[in-house]
Amino acid sequence: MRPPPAFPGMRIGLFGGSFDPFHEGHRLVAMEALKRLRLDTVWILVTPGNPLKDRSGLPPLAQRMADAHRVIDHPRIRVTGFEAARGFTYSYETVAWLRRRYPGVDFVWIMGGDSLRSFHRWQRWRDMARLVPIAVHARPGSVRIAPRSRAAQWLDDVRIPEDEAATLAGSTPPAWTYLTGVVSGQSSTAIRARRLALGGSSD
Ligand SMILES: Nc1ncnc2c1ncn2[C@@H]1O[C@H](COP(=O)(O)OP(=O)(O)OP(=O)(O)O)[C@@H](O)[C@H]1O
Ligand SMILES: O=C(O)c1ccc[n+]([C@@H]2O[C@H](COP(=O)([O-])O)[C@@H](O)[C@H]2O)c1
Repeated sequence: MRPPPAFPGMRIGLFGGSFDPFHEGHRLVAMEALKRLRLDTVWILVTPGNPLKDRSGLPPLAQRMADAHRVIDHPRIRVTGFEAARGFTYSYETVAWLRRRYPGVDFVWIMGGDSLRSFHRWQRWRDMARLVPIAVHARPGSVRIAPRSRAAQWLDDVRIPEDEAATLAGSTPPAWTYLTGVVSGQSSTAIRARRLALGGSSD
């Protein structure tokens, strides 16, 4: 599996996740990023497995990709699982490889506020932030805490105001912005719990 096509000058959002399953909150984040960061496209990177989470019980990649397609069927959103095919475990590897493979493309990494809170535990997180601008979408439960997290403090000097979010793609990293406004309380954990309670399978 190859990444979707990309050409110099394109502005591409990279939205990585376990997506077990993909939900309306993910859809909101991707659509808002497309609009507010003025991106040409958003790639939904369905991960083979978050290195900080227990992966046992994670449904197959193909199933999670199909779920994502069902929820977000949009001409400018691409669902891809190329990290698994390339054997990437860490997002730093993904971004470093994409930067090498697609010079001239303006990539932006997209994450929810809860991910920013644990970003300082990601492999080579500072190097990753030096490679790609980051857009963080506020998430209920961490709206206030996320911008005070360890990584956010390290990035404090390079925060771009939300009303200038359209300048993020193409900015020299490290650079980030925090998108507030419309938020979603949806979570995959809650969906899995509901399915279990209804007697269905959790995968
Ligand atoms: N409701 C939401 N609002 C903003 N960001 C979100 C939301 N749900 C998930 N995200 C972000 O989407 C990315 C992928 O999240 P993930 O697939 O882990 O979903 P999740 O709902 O957080 O799942 P789980 O409950 O299993 O942890 C992460 O960057 C996460 O922060
Ligand atoms: O690179 C890392 O160390 C790292 C640690 C935790 C999470 N990530 C990535 O963060 C994204 C969100 O993961 P998740 O499980 O919260 O949906 C996904 O692309 C993961 O591969 C990456």
